[in-house]
Formats: sequence, structure tokens, C-alpha cells
Amino acid sequence: MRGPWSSIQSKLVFLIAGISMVTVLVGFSLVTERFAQSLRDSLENDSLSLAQRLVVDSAAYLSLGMAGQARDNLLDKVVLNSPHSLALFDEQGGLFAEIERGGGQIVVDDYRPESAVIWESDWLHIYQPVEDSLDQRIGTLYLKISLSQLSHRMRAFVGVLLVLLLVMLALAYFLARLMQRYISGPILTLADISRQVRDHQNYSLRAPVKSSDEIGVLSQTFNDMLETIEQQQAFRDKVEQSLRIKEERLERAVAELQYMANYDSLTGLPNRALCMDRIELAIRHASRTRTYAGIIYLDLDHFKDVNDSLGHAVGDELLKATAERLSDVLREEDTLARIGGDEFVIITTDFSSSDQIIPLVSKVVERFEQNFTVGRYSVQSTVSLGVCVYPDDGDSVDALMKAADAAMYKAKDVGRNTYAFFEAEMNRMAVWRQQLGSELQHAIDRDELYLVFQPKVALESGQISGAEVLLRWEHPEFGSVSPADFIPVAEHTGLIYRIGLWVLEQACEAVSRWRDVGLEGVTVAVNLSAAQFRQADLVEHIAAILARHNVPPQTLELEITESMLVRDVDQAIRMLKRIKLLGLRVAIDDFGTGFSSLSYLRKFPLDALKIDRSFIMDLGKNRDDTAIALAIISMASSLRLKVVAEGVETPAQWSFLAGHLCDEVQGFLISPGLRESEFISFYKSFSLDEVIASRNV
Ligand SMILES: Nc1nc2c(ncn2[C@@H]2O[C@H](COP(=O)(O)O[C@H]3[C@@H](O)[C@H](n4cnc5c(=O)[nH]c(N)nc54)O[C@@H]3COP(=O)(O)O)[C@@H](O)[C@H]2O)c(=O)[nH]1
Repeated sequence: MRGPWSSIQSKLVFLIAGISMVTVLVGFSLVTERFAQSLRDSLENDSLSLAQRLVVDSAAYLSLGMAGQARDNLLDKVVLNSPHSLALFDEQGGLFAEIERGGGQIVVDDYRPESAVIWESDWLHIYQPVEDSLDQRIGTLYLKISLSQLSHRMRAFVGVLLVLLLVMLALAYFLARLMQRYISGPILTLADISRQVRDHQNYSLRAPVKSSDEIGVLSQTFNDMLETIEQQQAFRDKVEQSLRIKEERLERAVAELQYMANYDSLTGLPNRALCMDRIELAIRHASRTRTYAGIIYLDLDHFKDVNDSLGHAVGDELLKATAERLSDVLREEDTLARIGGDEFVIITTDFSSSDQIIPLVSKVVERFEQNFTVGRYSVQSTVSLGVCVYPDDGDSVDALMKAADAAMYKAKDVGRNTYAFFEAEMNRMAVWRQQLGSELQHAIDRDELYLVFQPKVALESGQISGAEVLLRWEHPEFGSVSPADFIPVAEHTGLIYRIGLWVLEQACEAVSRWRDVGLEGVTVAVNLSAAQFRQADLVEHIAAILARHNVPPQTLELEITESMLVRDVDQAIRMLKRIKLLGLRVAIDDFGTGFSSLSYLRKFPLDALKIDRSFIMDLGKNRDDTAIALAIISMASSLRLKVVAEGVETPAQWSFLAGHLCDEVQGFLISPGLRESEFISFYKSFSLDEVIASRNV
């Protein structure tokens, strides 16, 4: 609350005016007092000297008793500029003569014998004894003077003084205002600016500096302070701004991380982690409501082929379209998650019996029978579904996921594009794969792996031209484990890199030993898995192995599949060029089962095509297989590639291939894979005619 005294301006005005008024009042009182005193003194002095003069003159009248003459000649002639009355008392105090001129009435009681000057509020009384020539008191002169004249003059004087006082006060006020403007003006400006700074936090304001006095110094200091605050504020703003940006970035990163931790970036569906949470919730819900929950594990059939042949971009689009198609089929309360490459999980709840899930899974299978349109491609992509039910098939997330996974494998086994419900037996296969994975880790160190060599025979010469290296695993407990079982597990666990290099090392070691026993020029073909083919330092590793065992590069052939080539054509060409630069040979294994076209094949630096066993099996019996085998031979010839038929088991197949200019054959007709020592003996004693003849028997 601002009162009249709250501003310096009013304080200054009141102070200056107040001081001026007090000073003037004191001064005026003193002057008035002084003036009154001087009037009184003057009156008293005049009256006394008059009285003294009259006393001398009146002695004769009193002595002679001439009262009338005393009044007329003496008293009546007295001149005094104040109204007065005069009297002469005789020796006994009797009134001898008197005259009244505005001085009031004189009575006998006024008599006093001695000399006296008496001041009353309205009167001045003067008594002077009258003496004769012998200094004997013969009477008393009495002067009674009215003070009205004096009062009148005093009032006039005070009136003038009051006017003067008012003028001086006005002057003082005016001066105060002037001084205030001069002194307090800059202070008020300073106060006003500081108020604006406080109210609006505007530190760019500055007070005007108009003088070098204390106020000027104060204004300058105030400005310096504002400057410092402004700089600090700017610095703080900058720091806050950068903090805000960092905070926002952090928040975004946290949100992104949270999203990434729970959602699949491609489809926007819950990922594996969130899927596990949702299954946990579904279990709790089903247990609380005594209902069934279904976990459906879904995998796209042949997705890898689509990815490999049409590229990752098409593969990604197919996955997104799959997510959309599945979402259309599901209820709002169901969960659809993508838990891996082409693997999805559906969590569905509130069933009163497990078979109520069948309509849903049938619908999903049906919906995937329609082709997808992805860009300019029409892609056929069916699904295999594994279904398990809580609480029948497991009571934990882990158990249910394993059960659904096992059921999905079953659906794949029975021909894909279908669904399978979990059966207890399925767990066995899942457990088996798990066991293989953990046992395989120690297989090399425990010396459980070894190689066999399956001979390849050149049809023209009838000689063994080389051998395909096949890996074998003899497990102390499981016995002989097929590479068809453990190679996928090795690929899945990443062990394939170590195992693959071990195979190459062993194969080259064998070739270098063969040289010593006279097997010159026999090539070895080693199977490469897709992961190995993508391994950046594969060529360096092979070069080191060849050098270590002093094996000529052209002795080593690498077998790769078509799908490895079409997955990323440019990368495949780069890798093949590096392999060829090293001097190795390259063959395409299982040729005819993939998606290669003649135009594709022309791009790759290859040496041989191996016709897949499935086309050889019914050669000469099945028209399609025969046509494909012949087409491959013809294509290989036009591309100047060597053609090898694998899985040749009968002399009829042999004769057919020999008659159609196939270059080499490989199969049980000649020999299965042989241990190294057996292979050396087989090679040394090999006679094509004898072998064919023995098979004909
Ligand atoms: N990446 C690697 N893969 C390897 C390696 N060793 C083997 N494999 C692959 O495992 C799959 C199964 O191999 P396997 O059980 O060894 O079977 C091979 C032959 O035994 C079999 N074969 C050969 N001739 C015949 C025949 O006349 N009839 C018949 N039924 N089977 C026969 O074929 C398999 C060789 O196939 P392929 O490689 O396609 O030429 C198999 O895919 C192997 O590639 C390895 O070290 N690394």
C-alpha cells in the first residue's frame, strides 16, 4: 500500500516545506516578539519620560493647590500617541486632578504612593512620586495608558507577517518541487526502470545517466548490474536452451528405446519381449477367469526364398502385408506380435474350450491362400501355424512358447500351409534340437567330428576326378548324427563359422597328405553354408589355410546354393570374384531347386552346376525331372560350365547321363562318402567298369 509518504518526491516536498515553515514560523515568532517588545519598550520609555517631565511641572500645582490649572495647563496638554488617562493624587492619595482620554476611568483606588510601572493585558500603569524642592513627596502622578493602539499595531504587523509567511511557504513549496525534480527525478526514473525490470524481467532496459553525482554513479552502477544480469541471463538461457534440447533428445531417445524395446520397427507390432509379457498376462487372465488362452506360433512358408529371390525390400513389404492381413482376422483384444524374421505369435483369450480356437486358425490359413501384391510382384505366401492352449499344454510362458513352436514345426513337416495343435511328442524334437546345439559346441574339441569323401567320376575318362567333402558327427551318446540335422543347428547358433573353417582346414590337410601318396590332381569340393558365404574374411581364411598346407587353389572347389547367390546379387558377385581371384573353383549345389535364371547365371563367375538329386532320382521315368535335368545340362554347356549329376544310384541313370553329355557323376552307384584311408584305397583300386558291373549284378 503506497501512502503519501511512500515516495521520495512527497517526502522531499514535505520535508523542505516543513523545514521552511518551521524556520519561518520560528523566525516570525521571534520577529513578532521582538517587535512587540520594542513597541512596549518605546511606549514605556515615552510614557516614563513624559511622566518625569510632568512630575517636575506638577510639583508647583500640587504645592499651590491649583487643581484646575493643573488639569487645563498641564494634563490636558499632554500628547501621547496612545489613548491614555492622567491623574495627580495629593499626598494623602486623594484625587487632585485628572483627565481621561480613552485611558479609562481613574478612581481613588488606583492610587499608589511609590514609583511603579505595571503592565496589564490591556493597560500600562505608570506611577511617579511628585516632590517639592525639599525632596518631600507631595503627591503622585499616575498615567493609565490603553494598550489598544499597541495591539492594533501588533495585529497589523502579524497580518503582514502572515501574508509574508504564506508567500514564503508558497515559495518554499515551489522550491521544493524544483529541487525534487532535480534530485528525486533521476531516482524516480531509476525506481521506475527497476520496477519494469522486476515486472517484465526485461534486463535490456537502462537508466539514463545524466550527471556524474551520486545519482549518476547509482544509475551507472544499476546499469552495470543490469548488464551483468543480462549477460548471465543470456548465458543461463543458452545453457537452459541446450539443456532443454538435450532433455528433449533424451526423452525422445528414451521413448524410442522404450518403443524399440517393446515394438518391432518394421511392422509396429509388439516384439518378442512384449509378446512374452502379453502371454504372461493372458495366462493370469485365463487362470483367474477359468478360461482357455491360445498361443499361435506362425511362420511364413518359404519366406527365405522370397527374400532371396526378390530381395529384402520385397521381403519387408511382405512382412508388413502379413501383419495387416493377420490384424484383419483378429479381434481387438487379441495380441499379434512379430518375434523374429518371418515368425509371428497370436495370443487369443477367453475360450471356454480349446477347440474353439480352430475357426480362428482355419481362417488365418484361408486368408493366406490369396496371393499378396507386393510392388509389381504377386507373391504367394502361405503360413504354417502351431497352436497350443493354456492350461492344457503348459502353465508358463516358456512352456507355451516351446509347445507352440513344436506344433509349428509339425505343421511344416506335414507339408506347410496348415496348422497343427501341440502334442506332447513334439516337445521331444524341440528338446532334441536344443541338445544338439549345446553338444555341438564341444564336438570339435572332443574330436567327435570327422570328414568323409564321396568320389566324383568324370564320365569321359572314367576316372575319379575329385570328391565331395561331407561332414560327420559321431556323438558318444547319440551315435551318428546327420549333417542334415546338425548343420541347421550350427547355422542357428553361429557355430557354423568355426565348424566351416575346421572342415576347410581338414579337407586341405587331407589333400596335402594325398599328394604324398600319389593322388595328384584330385579336387575336393567343400560345402559352404549361407552364413559362411557372407563372412567378410572368408577368403583371407581360405588363403591362409591353403598356404598352411601348401595346397594349390584350383584343387579346392566351393559348393554354394542358388539361394546364396540371389539373396544379394551384388554382394555375391563381389564375393565370387574374390574367391575366383584366389584361384578356387565354384560349383552351384542342388541346382534346379532354386530360382536361378539363365540371365542371372551369366553374371556369376562359376565353374560347375550340380544337378539336384531329386531330378536324377526318376531320370528317364519322370518326364518333367528328365526335361529339367537335360535343360540344366544344355544350359551348363551353353555357359561353358561343367555339369555334375549328384545322387546317381543306378546304372540306368548312369547310362542316361553318359548319353546326354553330363561331365561328372556322384552317388551311391560309385560310392557313399568314405573315410580318408578308405577313399585313398578306393581311388587307387578304382575301375569304372568293375564298379558298374558289380552294381548290375
Ligand atoms: N555346410 C555344410 N553342409 C554340409 C557339410 N557336410 C554335409 N553337408 C550338408 O548336409 C546335408 C546332408 O548331407 P549328407 O547327409 O552328408 O548327405 C550327402 C550325401 O551323403 C547324400 N548323397 C550322396 N549321394 C547320394 C545318393 O546317391 N543317394 C542319396 N540318397 N543320397 C546321396 O547327399 C548329400 C550331399 O548333398 P549335397 O551337399 O547337396 O551334394 C547336405 O545338404 C550337405 O550339403 C559341410 O561340411 N558343410
